[in-house]
Amino acid sequence: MASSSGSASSQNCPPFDFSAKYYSSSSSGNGCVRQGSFFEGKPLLGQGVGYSVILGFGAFFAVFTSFLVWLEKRYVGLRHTSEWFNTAGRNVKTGLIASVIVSQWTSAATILQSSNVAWEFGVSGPFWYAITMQVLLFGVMAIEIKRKAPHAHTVCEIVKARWGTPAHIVFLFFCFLTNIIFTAMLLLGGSAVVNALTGVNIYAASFLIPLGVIVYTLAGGLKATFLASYIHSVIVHVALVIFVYLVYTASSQLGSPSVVYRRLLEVTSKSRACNDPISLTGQACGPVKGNYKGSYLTMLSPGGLVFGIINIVGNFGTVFLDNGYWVSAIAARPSSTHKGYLLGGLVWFAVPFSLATALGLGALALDLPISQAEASRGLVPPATATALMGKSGSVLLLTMLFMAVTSAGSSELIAVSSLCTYDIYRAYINPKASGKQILRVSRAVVLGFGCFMGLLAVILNKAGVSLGWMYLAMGVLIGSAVIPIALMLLWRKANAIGAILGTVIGCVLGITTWLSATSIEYGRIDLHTTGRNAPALAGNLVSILTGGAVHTLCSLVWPQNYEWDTTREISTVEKDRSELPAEEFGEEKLKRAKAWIVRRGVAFTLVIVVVWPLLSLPARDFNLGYFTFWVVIAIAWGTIGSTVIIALPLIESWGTIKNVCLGMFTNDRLMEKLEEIDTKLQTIILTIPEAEKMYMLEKDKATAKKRETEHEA
Ligand SMILES: NC(N)=O
Repeated sequence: MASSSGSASSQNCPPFDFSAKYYSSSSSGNGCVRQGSFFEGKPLLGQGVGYSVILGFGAFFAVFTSFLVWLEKRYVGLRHTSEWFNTAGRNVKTGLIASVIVSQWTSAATILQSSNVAWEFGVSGPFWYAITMQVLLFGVMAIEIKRKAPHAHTVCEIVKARWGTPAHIVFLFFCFLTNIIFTAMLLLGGSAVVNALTGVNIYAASFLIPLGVIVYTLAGGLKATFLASYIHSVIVHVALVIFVYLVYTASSQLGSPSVVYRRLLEVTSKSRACNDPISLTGQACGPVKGNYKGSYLTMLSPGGLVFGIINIVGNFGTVFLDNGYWVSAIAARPSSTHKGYLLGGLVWFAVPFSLATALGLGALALDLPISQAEASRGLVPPATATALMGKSGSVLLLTMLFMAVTSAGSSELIAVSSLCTYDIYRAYINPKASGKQILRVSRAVVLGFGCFMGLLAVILNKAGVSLGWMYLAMGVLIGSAVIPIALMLLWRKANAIGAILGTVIGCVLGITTWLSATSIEYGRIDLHTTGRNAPALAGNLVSILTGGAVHTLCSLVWPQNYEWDTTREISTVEKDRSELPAEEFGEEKLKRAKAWIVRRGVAFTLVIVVVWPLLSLPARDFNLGYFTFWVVIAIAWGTIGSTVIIALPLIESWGTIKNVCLGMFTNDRLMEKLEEIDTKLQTIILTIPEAEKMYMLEKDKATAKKRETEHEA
C-alpha cells in the first residue's frame, strides 16, 4: 500500500487536474481533502435496476435455458435420465467444454479480486492472479478419469472405490467445504457490487442471486448449466473486450497506453502528499510500499509475488477439490477432454489478466478515491467502469458480474447435487436407487443447497467477511487435500491412510500456522489481521506441503500398489446408451491424449509461471515501450480468447443447431410420431440386451465405412 509523505497544506489542491472532482479544500481553508471513498454509500443506479438484473436476468435465463434444453430433447432426441441430468451424456465437445471451464472458473473473484490486486500491486497483480496452471494441469486428471473410472459420476465415488469409506468421508467433507467457500465468494462479491451500484439491500441480494440459477439448474441439470454457461460466457467476453478497448483506445479520460503509463508515474510520485485528509489510510497514494522504486509498473513486487503464491495454492484447491471440474471432465467426450481443458485454461487467462490490466490499473490512473474497505469488497472494477462510462458502465459491469456469478453458481449447484446424490444417497442410503429416485434427490439438493448458500451469504455479510478475506483463506482450509486427490489417479502406491492423515494434519497445521503468524505479527486475531498476506502465505504453504509430504511418506512406507480395478467397476444407474463409438474409449487413444496434455500442460505452465516472470524482471520498472508491449499482449489475448470461446462451440454444434432449426419447421404430428417410434425402439433395446449389442456393432461398422469412404474421397 502507498506510503505517506509530504504535507497536505504544502500541496496544490487538487493535486491533479484529471482527478480534481475527488478533492476539495478543507473548511478551514488550509488544506486539501480527498473524498473518503469512491461510492460514499451513494449508488449511481436505482434499486429498480438492481432488482431487474437479479430477478429479471434470473427469470429470463431460467426460461431461456429450459427452452433450449426442451428443444434439444424434442428435436435432437435426448432422453432426460438421471445419467443425463448429472453427466450430460458424457459426450460434450471441445468448444463447449472449454467454454464451460472458462465460465466455471470465472467467478466474482476473477472479475473483482484481480482488479483489486492490480490496484494494490500494479502490473504484477493481474499477472499473478491469472496464472492458470491449475486448469491446464487438471486436464491430466480429466483424461485419467476416462481411463481409470470411466463410469464415475463424482470425484468422491472414485475415492470410495479406491480407498474405502473413511477416506471417502474425509474427502467428501473437503469437497463440500470447497463448494461452500467458492459459492460464498460468488455471493459475497455479487451482493457487494449489486449493493454498491444499485442500493439493493445486501442481504436481499445475497439471498435472491441464487434464485434464478436454482430454477434453470432444476429444469435442465448439467446440460442446462452448460448451455447457460455458454451464453453467460459470451456476455462476459463481450463486456471484457469493451472495457479493455475502452481503457486503452477509446476513453476520453484515458484512451491509450501512454496516458495510462504517464498517470501511473504521476500518482506514485515521491513528492506527492499522502497524509490525512489529502489521502486516507489505505487509499492508493504515492510510491507503492515494497515495489521496485515504489512503481506500479514493475514485476519486482514482493507483495504481488506473495499474493501469487497464495493464489496458486488456493486455486489448486478450488479446482482439484471442486467436484464441478470433475463433473465437467466426466461430461466431456473422451477425445475432447484434454483439448477442452487446455483451451479453457488459455482463454480464461485473459479474463483476469486483460480485464484487471484495464480496470485495475485504470482505477489508479484515474486516481479514484477507492477506500481499502471498498477494494476488499471487490469494488475496484465497478468504480473504474462507473468513472469511465457513468451509468452505462455500471450497468455493463453489473451485467458482466451477474453472468459470471450465475454460471459459476449453477455449476456449483450441480457439483454439490451430484456429491449428495451419488456419495451420500446412493452410497449409504439407497444403493439400489432407481434413475427416478436419483433424479428426485438431485433436484431436491439443487433447491436445498441454493437456499442454504443464500442464507450463508447473509450470515457471512453480517459477520463482515469479505471476498478478499475468503480468497486468502481458502488455500489454508482446503489446500492440504490437493496433492492426495491428485495422487489418487496418478500414483499406484498412494494409500488411504496417508491420504487421510495428510489431508487432516495439513489442514490443522495450516490453520495453526496462519493464526500463530497473525498473532505474532499483529498481536491480535481478527478478520482484519487474518486477512493480511504474510500469515495467509504461511498457512497456505504449510497446508498444501504438509498434505503432500505426509501422504507421500506413508505411501512409500505402506504402498497400496493399486491397479484401478475397483474404480473401473463403478456403475451407471440407467443403462448408458452412449452415442459414442467404442474407439473413443480405446486405451491407446487415451494414452496418446494423456501424453498430449502432459506435454502441453507442463510446457504452458513453465512458460507462464517461470519464463514470463523471469523475462520481465530485467525490465525492472517498465519504460513506455515495454508497458505498451504488455498492454498489447493483454488486448490481443483478450480479443483472440473471446473470439475463440464465442465461435468454437457454435461451429462444433452447427449440426445440432441445424437439426433443431429443421425440427422447429417440421410438422408437429410427424415429430410426435418419430418420438413415439424412438420410445418404442428404446424400450426394445433395453429389454433385449443383444439388440443393443447388434445396434452398437452395426453403428460402429457404419461409422468405419463412412470414414473409409471419406478417406478415399
Ligand atoms: N476462479 C478464480 N480463481 O478466479
